[in-house]
Amino acid sequence: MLRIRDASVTFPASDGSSVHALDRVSLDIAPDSIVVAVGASGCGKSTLLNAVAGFLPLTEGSITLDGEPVDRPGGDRGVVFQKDTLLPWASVIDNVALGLKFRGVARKQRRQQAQELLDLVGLSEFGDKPPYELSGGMRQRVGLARALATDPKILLMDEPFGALDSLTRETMQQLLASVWARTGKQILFITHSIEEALTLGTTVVVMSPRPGRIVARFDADFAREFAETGDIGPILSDPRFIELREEIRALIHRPAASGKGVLQ
Ligand SMILES: Nc1ncnc2c1ncn2[C@@H]1O[C@H](COP(=O)(O)OP(=O)(O)OP(=O)(O)O)[C@@H](O)[C@H]1O
Repeated sequence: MLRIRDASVTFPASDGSSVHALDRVSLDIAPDSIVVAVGASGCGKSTLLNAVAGFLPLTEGSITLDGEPVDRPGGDRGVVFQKDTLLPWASVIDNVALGLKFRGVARKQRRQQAQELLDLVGLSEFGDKPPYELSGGMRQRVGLARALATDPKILLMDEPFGALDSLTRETMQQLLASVWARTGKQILFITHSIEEALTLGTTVVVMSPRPGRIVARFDADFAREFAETGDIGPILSDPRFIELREEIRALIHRPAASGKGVLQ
């Protein structure tokens, strides 16, 4: 279980003032759940994810993973960014196996584990290719496989499909849902897209900027159906989906509006 309690992050701004990027954010992410944070640009989504990743310290509050304080990066958290961070000179399989290499896993074993992950993300035949021969969607699959390689407790995904065309994005959403259903990983996922949030999230938290806060949270139950069917069409036209989508849209455009799920 990941527990975020009253997490605040303040950055010094160049004009001498300060930016409250995160303001007293509290959030739990239980095993087997996907929590999606959605909100307009600048509402603190990446700051939240970077704090959980251990890339930046909280100004106040605490983050724990299974009771252990999170204050630095660690193999118990796998991170996937919008822009892939693959090593261009290493083969796909060596990129996936990188974290295992750092852990001292023997070459044969780490290649075997990396191959299993490439199978999981549908890239069985691409292990020996260099990353630059892969499409953007394929590189994000490699990134997902690499994030899973150390068997992290939680996956942290910052707009991982944001740069992909809409068809590739849908395929990647299907892949993530099926990986989640098969591995039961807990996931923190950041997006601008309300539809993506509702399709993938078991919980959707809506954030508002200045200061970055959670203004509402919703339980959603479309992710399991999506993982089982891989078909987004019926979900997008489900009246409950449409109702939630419009409610979240209204909150993002008018964060102070009241409505179901609103916290403050
Ligand atoms: N290193 C920094 N120094 C100063 N201000 C920062 C820094 N990083 C982020 N901020 C500010 O903190 C606020 C939250 O930024 P953050 O990147 O977390 O938002 P976001 O919701 O992820 O935005 P986007 O969706 O555009 O990526 C913004 O006002 C941003 O300008």
